Amino acid sequence: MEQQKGPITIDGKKISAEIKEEIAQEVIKIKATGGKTPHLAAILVGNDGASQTYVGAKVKACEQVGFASTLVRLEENISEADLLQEVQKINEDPEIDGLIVQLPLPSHISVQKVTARIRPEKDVDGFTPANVGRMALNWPAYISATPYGILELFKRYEIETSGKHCVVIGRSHIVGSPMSILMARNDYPGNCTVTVTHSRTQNLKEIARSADILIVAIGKQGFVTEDMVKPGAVVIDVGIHRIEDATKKSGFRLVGDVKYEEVSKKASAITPVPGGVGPMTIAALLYNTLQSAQGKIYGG
Ligand SMILES: NC(=O)C1=CN([C@@H]2O[C@H](COP(=O)(O)OP(=O)(O)OC[C@H]3O[C@@H](n4cnc5c(N)ncnc54)[C@H](OP(=O)(O)O)[C@@H]3O)[C@@H](O)[C@H]2O)C=CC1
Ligand SMILES: Nc1nc(=O)c2c([nH]1)NC[C@@H]1CN(c3ccc(C(=O)N[C@@H](CCC(=O)O)C(=O)O)cc3)C=[N+]21
Repeated sequence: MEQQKGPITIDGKKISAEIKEEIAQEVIKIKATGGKTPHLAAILVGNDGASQTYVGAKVKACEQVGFASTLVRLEENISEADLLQEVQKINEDPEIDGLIVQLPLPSHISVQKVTARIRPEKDVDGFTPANVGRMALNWPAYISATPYGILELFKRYEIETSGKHCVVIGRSHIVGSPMSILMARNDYPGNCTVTVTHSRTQNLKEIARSADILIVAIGKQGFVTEDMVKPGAVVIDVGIHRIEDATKKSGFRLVGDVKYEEVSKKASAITPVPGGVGPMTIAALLYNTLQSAQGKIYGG
């Protein structure tokens, strides 16, 4: 008799809880031996609802694992010079191991200038040129938290990547581009043949259909449909969108860039939204901060 088999749900929520538990155990050891308690600082500019939620989740996660945390909240209309000053202060504060500046920033501020100001040794988001370069060279580096979280999912679900065709949809600096570099590296998870696609790509559907591993970071709700996916593909959905839902207490629910209902029938493994990539981003950020406190990437 043929067995009914559904796809594997790649449970980012569960894996992130496991990683947080591992980090919490490590922090207990550090504290018992008089080591430095890891300390993450986050800068949040303005009052965007989603950004407040994410930063709040990061601060809460720090508490859960025993880290110290500092949240610097700044007015929407802060000048670029003043924001750079705030970054500089944290750069110079020996107590603080990791700094993230929540994106997006208001349009009068240059993300490039602000990113360039962050000390690479505290750049636990892995956004600075130094860390992107080191990552590309496969040197010790802080790897951008979302791609790093996805690599960890491949590892913990023992997903074979070597020799596979990996198609990345999206080429942003924070997700698509680093993801494509990582999947092509001579390492596990990696060793894929990678195709990077974007808004100018022709025949996207055909290219997506040839993917053994499809990583979607495009920022368009429900963009990837069943007819864009090869049977048995591994599908990673990075997108996250709030859509109105009167039946929810919050007034909204979360959906991804992939039409989960139909695509999950074809995939061999798939990440849900919520509960997939999002929680892994936070776990990866904590892990990077722990590494920083221990001087593991750049030395003590
Ligand atoms: N779960 C998590 O932890 C995180 C989730 N996200 C979510 O992931 C999504 C993507 O984020 P991010 O990478 O920052 O987004 P960006 O908007 O920076 O980048 C989107 C990319 O998708 C490409 N794109 C847009 N439209 C199309 C199209 N029709 N066909 C093919 N490619 C297209 C763009 O191409 P081009 O370069 O040509 O413009 C661009 O490269 C968002 O929903 C975001 O909220 C982001 C970060 C973390
Ligand atoms: N400097 C910077 N670093 C970032 O890492 C960064 C950023 N800016 N700007 C915005 C994006 C987005 N991002 C998410 C983090 C966690 C969830 C997450 O935990 N999501 C939960 C649900 C959370 C909820 O309920 O809203 C889930 O998918 O299950 C989602 C998205 C980090 N980003």
